[in-house]
Amino acid sequence: MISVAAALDQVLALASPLAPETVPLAEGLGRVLAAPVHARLTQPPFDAAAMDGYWIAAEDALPGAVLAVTGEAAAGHAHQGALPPGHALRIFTGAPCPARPGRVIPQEDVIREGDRITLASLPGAPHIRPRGGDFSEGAPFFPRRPLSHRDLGLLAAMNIAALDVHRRPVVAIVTTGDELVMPGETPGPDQIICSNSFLLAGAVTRAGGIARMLPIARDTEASLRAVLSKARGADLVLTSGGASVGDHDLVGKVAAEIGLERAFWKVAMKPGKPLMAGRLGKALMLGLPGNPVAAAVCADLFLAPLLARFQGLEGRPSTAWARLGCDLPAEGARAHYQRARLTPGEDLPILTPFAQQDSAALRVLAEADALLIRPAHDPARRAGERVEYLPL
Ligand SMILES: Nc1nc2c(c(=O)[nH]1)N[C@H]1C(S)=C(S)[C@@H](COP(=O)(O)OP(=O)(O)OC[C@H]3O[C@@H](n4cnc5c(N)ncnc54)[C@H](O)[C@@H]3O)O[C@H]1N2
Ligand code: MOO
Repeated sequence: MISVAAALDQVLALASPLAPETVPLAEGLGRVLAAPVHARLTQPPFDAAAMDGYWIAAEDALPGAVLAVTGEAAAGHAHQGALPPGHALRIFTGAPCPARPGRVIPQEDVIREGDRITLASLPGAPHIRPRGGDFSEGAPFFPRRPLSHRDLGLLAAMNIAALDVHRRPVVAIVTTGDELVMPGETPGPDQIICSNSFLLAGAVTRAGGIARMLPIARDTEASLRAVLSKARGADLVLTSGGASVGDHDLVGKVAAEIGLERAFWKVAMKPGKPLMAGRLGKALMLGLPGNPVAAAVCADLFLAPLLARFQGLEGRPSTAWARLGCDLPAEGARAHYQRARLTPGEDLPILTPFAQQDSAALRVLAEADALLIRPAHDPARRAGERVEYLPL
């Protein structure tokens, strides 16, 4: 058995960022830029009015000044022509201001009578957004994270209509077991519903991958081989179940026969011990345990970082700190990832693990906000101690 840290290093070392592809800006959400982009223009491209009101020249900005209103500038319609001293330009938010020192007086701050305005008081802020105040042409943008809707807004403003992003990894999901039927089917008396395919497909999509859910493989070498052959073309073959030491746990054997170069099998963690990883032809393979919580924990600890790496990101999960909500006994030789709930605390949030930590219990998993990380051989802990966790 290797440590979780060593296993993650080995998983990440297997993968390289996938080649870039070009997508329209509208399809950029959640994608990762493959190279820096540069603003194609300056924003704002001119000094722009930030209020509806009157633009006045700097020398006319005196309390009580009376100015003649001449002309108009609106968003998309610059004022053409001269504006003599002692004149104010009617202006609306977003309009270009005249190219000389001045300010915009909000219309609420003047008294207007006919074509004249009287400045009520000495103006405060100039209410002008200066040219380039947001960004200048050529400004680089290269966030090392999946693009958010806010990023898409910025990229649009930069006049970037298409993006070079890393290709999304295609993940073939293979679940195994004679006991499994799909949701909606009627299980036999000795059968259960396949939950892992759905849990894992969700984890793949959330991490920016494309999930390809293959049919359930039965517990025979022929069935497993047949389903694995359908995974061709995937960047990652993600199996669940059949990873342990039972007579019907065939994944390691069949994968080896079809060419798996295994990097490791078995990690000192709970749940998730029988995890395996390696190279399978042009693809990678991650063999998760069948217990649903073990599969879920391995997805958070290894699958998500691997998919991030495929998309050019560093990928290591970021942990946080909390105060323990209860006393806990010492741990054994495996790091223990306990399903837990966060509540507000004083300096740090309070993290309380659920009493039930069965690696098949999906209800507690669904209710958890966090995985409390108990390192291997962690001594007994008291309520109030600082503990590390992985937010879910
Ligand atoms: N003698 C030993 N037995 C076991 C060991 C061990 O070290 N020695 N390890 C245990 C641990 S830890 C785990 S985790 C499991 C993992 O076993 P497998 O990966 O071989 O998984 P299966 O045996 O196929 O299934 C385990 C469990 O999970 C259920 N399952 C499987 N697939 C799904 C699915 N798609 N959806 C829902 N539930 C699923 C399956 O019915 C079993 O109940 O091995 C322990 N045994
Ligand atoms: O690692 Mo097996 O991880 O339940 O429960």
